This record gives sequence, C-alpha cells and structure tokens, in this order.
Amino acid sequence: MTIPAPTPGIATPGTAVLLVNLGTPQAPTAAAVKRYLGEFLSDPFVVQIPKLLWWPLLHGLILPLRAPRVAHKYAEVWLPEGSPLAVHTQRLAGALQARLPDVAVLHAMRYGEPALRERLRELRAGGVRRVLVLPLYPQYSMTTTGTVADLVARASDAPEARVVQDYATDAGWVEAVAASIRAHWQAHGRGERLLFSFHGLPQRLVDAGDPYAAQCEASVAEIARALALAPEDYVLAYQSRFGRERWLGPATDATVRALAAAGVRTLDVVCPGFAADCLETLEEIALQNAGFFRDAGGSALRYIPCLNDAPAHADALAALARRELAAWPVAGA
Ligand SMILES: C=CC1=C(C)c2cc3[nH]c(cc4nc(cc5[nH]c(cc1n2)c(C)c5CCC(=O)O)C(CCC(=O)O)=C4C)c(C)c3C=C
Ligand SMILES: [Fe+2]
Ligand SMILES: [Fe+2]
Repeated sequence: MTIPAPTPGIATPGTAVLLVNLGTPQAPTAAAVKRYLGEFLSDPFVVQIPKLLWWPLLHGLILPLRAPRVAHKYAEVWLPEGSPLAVHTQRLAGALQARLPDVAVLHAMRYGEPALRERLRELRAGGVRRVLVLPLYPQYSMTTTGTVADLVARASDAPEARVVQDYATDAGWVEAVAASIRAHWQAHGRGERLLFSFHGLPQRLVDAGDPYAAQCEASVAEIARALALAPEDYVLAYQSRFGRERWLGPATDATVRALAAAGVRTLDVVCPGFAADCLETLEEIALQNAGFFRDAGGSALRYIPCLNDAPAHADALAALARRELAAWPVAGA
C-alpha cells in the first residue's frame, strides 16, 4: 500500500478514500466459489436464518450443489486479469486516485480479498487518520451498505471512519448512467424498450423497512427524467433471486419473456444498481436473459455495460468524495 505524501489541498494529510465492493471468488473453480460464497452467505446481514438451522443447510447442501454450477458460470465471463468485479473495481479505484491526488484511494471487498477488515488495519498502521468508506452500492440495503457499515463500526484498529450511505439520486452519478445509455443508443440504435434491472432482495426485508426498493425506484425516475423517457418507454425489474421465499418483483426473467411475448423485438437492458460488471450482469443478463428473450420470440437483448472505470463514473464518485470530505470537520482544526 502506498499512501501519497501530504500535500495542501482539499483534504488533510492522512486521509484515505476506500471503495468497497461485495467480493468475488479468486478463481472460477468450485473450491474458490465455495470459499467465497461460504463467507458471503454466512453473514447474518445477508441471510437471517438462525445459525443452527442455516449452517448444516449451507455447508451440507447449498455450497456443494451450487459451487460447481456457479464456477462454470464464472468461467464464461472470467477476464485474463481475473474476476470482472475485481478487475473493474480495482481500475475504478485507480481512476479515482488520478482525480484525488491529495488522498490515498484504495479498494476492498466485504467478502474475500482484499479484505475490508485488513485494509482498515493497514490504513491505520500506514498513518491514515481518517477514511471515507464509499460502498459501491448506489442504493442502500442493510444486506450491502449496512453490513459494510457494521464491519467498519466494529473495527477497533481502524482510522476514524465515515461511510457513504447511498448515492441513488446523486446528480453526477445519474448523468453518468444516462450518458452511458445515450452512448449505447448512438452506437446500436435505440431499442423498442429500456429495462432497468436491479439485484433483488427478499420482500420480507423491504416490508421490515429496508429502503432499497424505494431508492431503486428513485434512481430510475431520475435517469428516466435525464433521458426524457415517457412511462411506456421503460420498465423496472429485479434479478438474481436466491432461495425460495418471495423476493421483490417483478422478476427480470419473467419481464424479459413477457416483453418478447408482447411483441417487443429489441430490448435494451441497463443495471444501475451495479457499479461494476460482474457475474450478475455479464452472465445472468447478457447471456442467460438474452437467451430467454430470444426463446420467447425477441430478436436482440442489448446489454448496456456498467459504468466500471468510465471517466464519467470516476468524475461523479470523485466529486461525491470531495463533498463528503469537505463536510467532515477535522478535530482541532
Ligand atoms: C440472500 C441472498 C442474497 C442477497 C440478499 C443479496 C443481495 C444483494 N447482492 C448484491 C450484489 C451482488 N450479488 C452478487 C452475487 C450473489 N448474490 C447472492 C445472494 C444474495 N445477494 C449470491 C448467492 C451471489 C453469487 C452468485 C450465485 O451464487 O448466484 C454479485 C456478483 C458477485 C461476483 O462475483 O460477480 C453482486 C455484485 C446487491 C446489490 C444486493 C442487495 C441489494
Ligand atoms: Fe447478491
Ligand atoms: Fe445470479
């Protein structure tokens, strides 16, 4: 880890910005997926089943059955440099560092490597006194941002920390997403319909007060406004259901099939809940759901990539970080 020498500027010396993403396996193999999913699905913020019931089910049934199947899917989207989620997250941190020369910009993962817990320890040991933690989830959920904030709050040997809660309607981020959609239309022509697909969540959590669904709706409303879309131009759906209980709806796969059955031939899909392309976008949307659409009579599902390390994305997040740091009073200053 290199921490830049203190220079006068927007931030006090000893300040860092830490981008945090979910995490991903180290390799597209069943063993690596088992290790990663084991940690992820053992987090009580993600799965709320009592440990005594969940543990045997997870380790006896779910991981042995799911890991080989999911490893095969990872292999289909794996990049020469590694897992797409890891590669794009690391590149985004680099792009942010170039825009914030006065602070150290690093990335970490909530599950797997580089571990958030370890990063916080390293920052403190490296002389960083304040860290702005920026979870790469535009919309807040207790299962994502919530568990990052919980780990940060419990980390005793960490710098003083602030956690960005969400940026679902941040003007810079909204414009970056809208610009990526415009660029896609420019390159490929405009599809008959635009589908906004977000990662799903158990309905039970939304009913208990998780603001995630409301924030997804707010993001869509702002992006639609930026693009001057009419209500009939677009739809919102939720993907990646896991387990048997009811999840937020409508489901992306059912929506894609219904649109094709209703006569839509070209469908554009964007996933504004994901900062970086990953298994859920590159495999589930661009491969699997594209197949569902064709099988139901559609001609082409055209996937619009995540913002990844696009300049407009890095600009928006750098501006967000600058604002957060400027609003953070320095003790004794
Ligand atoms: C109870 C299960 C899950 C909840 C709740 C959940 C919420 C949630 N997840 C993301 C973002 C990502 N999830 C990803 C993969 C993934 N998610 C789950 C389960 C839950 N997610 C599983 C089991 C998996 C692994 C893949 C699989 O086995 O199907 C990823 C991709 C990771 C990668 O390596 O590419 C992301 C990103 C959000 C935003 C969210 C709540 C809003
Ligand atoms: Fe997930
Ligand atoms: Fe999935």
